[in-house]
Amino acid sequence: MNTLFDMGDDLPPGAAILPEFVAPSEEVALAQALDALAWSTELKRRVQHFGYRYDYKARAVTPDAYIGPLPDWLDDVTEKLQVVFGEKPDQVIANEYLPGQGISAHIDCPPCFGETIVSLSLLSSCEMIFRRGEAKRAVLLDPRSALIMQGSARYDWTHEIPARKSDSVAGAKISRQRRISLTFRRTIRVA
Ligand SMILES: O=C(O)CCC(=O)C(=O)O
Ligand SMILES: [Fe+2]
Repeated sequence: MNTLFDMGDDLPPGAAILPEFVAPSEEVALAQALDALAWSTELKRRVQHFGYRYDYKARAVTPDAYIGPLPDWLDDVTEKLQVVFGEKPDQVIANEYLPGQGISAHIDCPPCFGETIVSLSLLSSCEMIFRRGEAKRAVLLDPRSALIMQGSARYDWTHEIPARKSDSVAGAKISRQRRISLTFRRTIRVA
C-alpha cells in the first residue's frame, strides 16, 4: 500500500509525527472541553467516545454504534486532518493517562476503522512502543504533536504505551504529567 508519510529510522514504515499540530492555546481549549464532559471509567484509564461507540468484542461498527456528530469544538482539528484522511474523520476516542497509566499492545481494529489513524497528544509527552515480531521502535510523543499511522505501522505493528511514571529518552529521564490523547479515525460501517 502507498502511504503518505514515511519518516526516519525510529518510526515504523507508514508512521509519521507532525510536531506542534495544535497551538498551546488550542491544546488548553481541547483539554478544557473534554474536562467539561463526563469521562467514562469503563476502562482502566478514563475515556470519552465521539461519533461512534464501537463494540470491542464484536469488532464491527454497526449502525447502532452512532452516538451523534462530532462536537463543534473538534472542528478546527478535523478540518486540518482532512489533508491526511482525504475526508473528515468521523470517530474520536479521548484517552486520559495519569502518570503510571498506559495502553497495552494492540492494532486498532482493522474491520472497524480505515487505513489512517491519527493520535493527537495533549498536556504531556510519553513514549510509545511499536513492535513487529522481534523488531521494536520507541517513539517519544510530544504534547501537541500528531502521530499518523498508515500502511505497515497501522496494520503490521502493534503500538502500546508502557504504564510508568517517566520515560527515559537518550539517557534523560522525562517525567510524565497527566496526558490526554485524541485518536481520530474513519469508521467502516456494517449494515
Ligand atoms: O494515547 C495514544 O496516543 C494512543 C491511543 C490508542 O492507541 C488508541 O486509542 O487506540
Ligand atoms: Fe491504538
